[in-house]
Amino acid sequence: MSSYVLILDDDADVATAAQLLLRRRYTQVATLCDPAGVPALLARGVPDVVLLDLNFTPGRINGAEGLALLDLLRSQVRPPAVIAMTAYADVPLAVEALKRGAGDFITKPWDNTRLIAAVDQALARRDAVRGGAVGAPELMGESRAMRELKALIASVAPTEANVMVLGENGVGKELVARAIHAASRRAVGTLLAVDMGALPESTFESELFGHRKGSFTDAKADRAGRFQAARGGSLFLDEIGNMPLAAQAKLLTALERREVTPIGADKPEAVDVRIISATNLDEARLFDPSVFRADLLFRLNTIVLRVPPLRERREDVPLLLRHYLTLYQQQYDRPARNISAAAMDMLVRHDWPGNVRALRHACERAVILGQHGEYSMADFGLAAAVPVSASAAEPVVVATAATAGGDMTLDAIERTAIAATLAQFNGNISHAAKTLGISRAALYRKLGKHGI
Ligand SMILES: Nc1ncnc2c1ncn2[C@@H]1O[C@H](COP(=O)(O)OP(=O)(O)OP(=O)(O)O)[C@@H](O)[C@H]1O
Repeated sequence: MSSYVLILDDDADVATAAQLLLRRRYTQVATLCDPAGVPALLARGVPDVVLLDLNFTPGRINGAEGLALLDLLRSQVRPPAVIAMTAYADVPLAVEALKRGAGDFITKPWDNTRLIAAVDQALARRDAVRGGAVGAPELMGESRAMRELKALIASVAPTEANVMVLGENGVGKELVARAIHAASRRAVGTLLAVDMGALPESTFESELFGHRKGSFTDAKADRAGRFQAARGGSLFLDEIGNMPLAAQAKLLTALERREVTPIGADKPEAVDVRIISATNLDEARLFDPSVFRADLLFRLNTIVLRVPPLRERREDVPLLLRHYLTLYQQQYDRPARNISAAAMDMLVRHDWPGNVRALRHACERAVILGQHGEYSMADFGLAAAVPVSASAAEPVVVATAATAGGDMTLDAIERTAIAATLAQFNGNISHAAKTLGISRAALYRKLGKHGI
């Protein structure tokens, strides 16, 4: 999947520094220093991620210019993910940006690892945020399981209870979290998502609780943590099952006391957030105290919502296929087509190891590659895929070594290695990413690219 990142900053040196850093990782990285050029740039194509300086005009720090640009970006038919940047560690301004639709914020001068992680996360979330229609993505499905899930969401959303969402990769856990927030009393506040699996242990505390200027070598300015930024709203702690035990202890203390102490601060700050967490760990692992602390679990799982895998609600497949085919037909300006009866039958019987995310990618592929009057099974690129549910998959090393000797392209070798690693871990993205030595976000991009 391509990744187009735009850096909007009036300081050309800052923009160039970010561009040099990011262009090694992303397909296209553009810079723009004059806000007047934004409409023309958007007319040529909307970026996937925009790094937006909030204090655009030199010497002006009220952020009004940056917020106006944010509104313009968010009003696009397929809006980009926006990461707000501020040089002033201005928490109210960052919070205002989050309320108006920015997905994240960073303070300047930034930490390179943190900047890359923020862009990676924005790209990984792009699908869920863009969803289908403009605005909030809809949790689709009319199967009994989905109707029950939606009824549960409607009844727990208005309460202040912490909710834990369980389910395999790609089932829609983040959409569930967004639906809970949207139907809660906190909907006017922000929903801030944090990928706990991707947070390096060394920066965990500063990311979540913030820090004071000078509290460690890289702390060049005060920084608000995620807890402070989500004040009055909800904090979505994704991939909670991948947190190291030491980090779990720190999170537990914050939740028990309902306050956090930024690194270097002498007193704690009260926090007012509702926690929605998610994990793809199966419940046996989650209840294993060597993996996850029981006391933290009990803080987080006041309410547990289970999102069933797609293979357990096959009746939703036609609806989801129609939805995503229509979406991509419009996006790529392709004619509307039906799915052949034979293909529909096979698609409904397919096990969808990557769940709705995989279905969505398969639809995008079919729209781009489909040549005939009707979509056929081949257009969805599933027949050739290595079934993730395959048991006793060969170790990755064998797969790559064996294929490297043949006449496969580098791309094909990469695809085989990824599919085999996923099979090895039963579709667990986090474990597969770790084994392959790439971030979860990078793995998602590669899954999209290879249509897995
Ligand atoms: N019920 C649904 N209706 C429409 N789209 C859906 C549904 N469930 C998931 N999707 C789409 O599938 C993709 C994956 O969804 P989401 O990110 O919410 O899954 P997840 O369970 O949080 O995944 P992961 O565990 O891998 O982070 C997104 O593009 C989302 O919009």
